[in-house]
Amino acid sequence: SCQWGYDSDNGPEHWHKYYPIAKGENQSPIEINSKEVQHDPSLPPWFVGYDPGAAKTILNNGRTCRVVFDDTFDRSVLRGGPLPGTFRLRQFHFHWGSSDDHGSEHIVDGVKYAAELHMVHWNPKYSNFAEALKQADGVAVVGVFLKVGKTPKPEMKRILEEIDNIKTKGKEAPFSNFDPSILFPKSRDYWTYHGSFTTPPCEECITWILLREPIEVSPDQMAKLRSLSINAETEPARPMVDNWRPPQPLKGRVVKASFQ
Ligand SMILES: C[C@@H](CNC(=O)c1ccc(S(N)(=O)=O)cc1)Cn1ccc2ccccc21
Ligand SMILES: [Zn+2]
Repeated sequence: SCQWGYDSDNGPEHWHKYYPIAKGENQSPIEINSKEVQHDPSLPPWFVGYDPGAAKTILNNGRTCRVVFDDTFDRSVLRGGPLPGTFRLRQFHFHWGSSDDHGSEHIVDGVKYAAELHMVHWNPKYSNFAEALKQADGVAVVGVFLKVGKTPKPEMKRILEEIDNIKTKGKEAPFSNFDPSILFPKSRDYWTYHGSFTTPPCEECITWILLREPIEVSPDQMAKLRSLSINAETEPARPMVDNWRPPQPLKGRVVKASFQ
């Protein structure tokens, strides 16, 4: 089967061979160009109601570090903004670079951030996530940029402390009592557009809500993320870095901004 990845022989330039939609009209990520963004004053604010008890496990799936939540009922939800109704939080994960000057998937006015956090939610009007990812309004992802500064983000500590227990592919550890909304920046300002998963199967099912204000992390915190490996314990060590897809063609899509 196709083991997609981020190497020269299985990376983003190859994905379309198994997932033709990767060359579709609504692919993510994209470059945000402030001059072409449309301010939409009618865009409402977005809200989350996350239950810390819904957090279950943290895992290394060989491509990212992912925290998984109980999404069997409306326990941790996202609503408002551009969304029709409430969406259930399923997981969050990160994308990052091999150095602090790049690593985010979305790029804002030419600025690449060191990393990007994705909080993945799905529309419970569909029976399950696998169904939802086949629908244009099936999934909503809140994206948060991580910028490197002097001060570490204390709210990242819990996640980064677990890294040592999930160093290699397939490792997972219990991760409970965590409300991911503590990772949000102060401002709720956002851009929104219709796009896709930034990894295979690249389905065009995502309403993206990208927060304008980055959160700050420290160089050591970034180094901790980069200490993850993509290999299994029994294989030669290969660092988990540069797990980001480059920007995809906008193809006439309009990016809306909730702010002036
Ligand atoms: C949806 C995949 C699992 N992937 C995701 O859930 C997912 C979520 C968010 C993003 S991002 N980076 O855009 O926020 C990317 C991927 C499972 N799955 C279901 C069918 C399927 C077919 C092939 C491969 C994997 C498959
Ligand atoms: Zn992602």
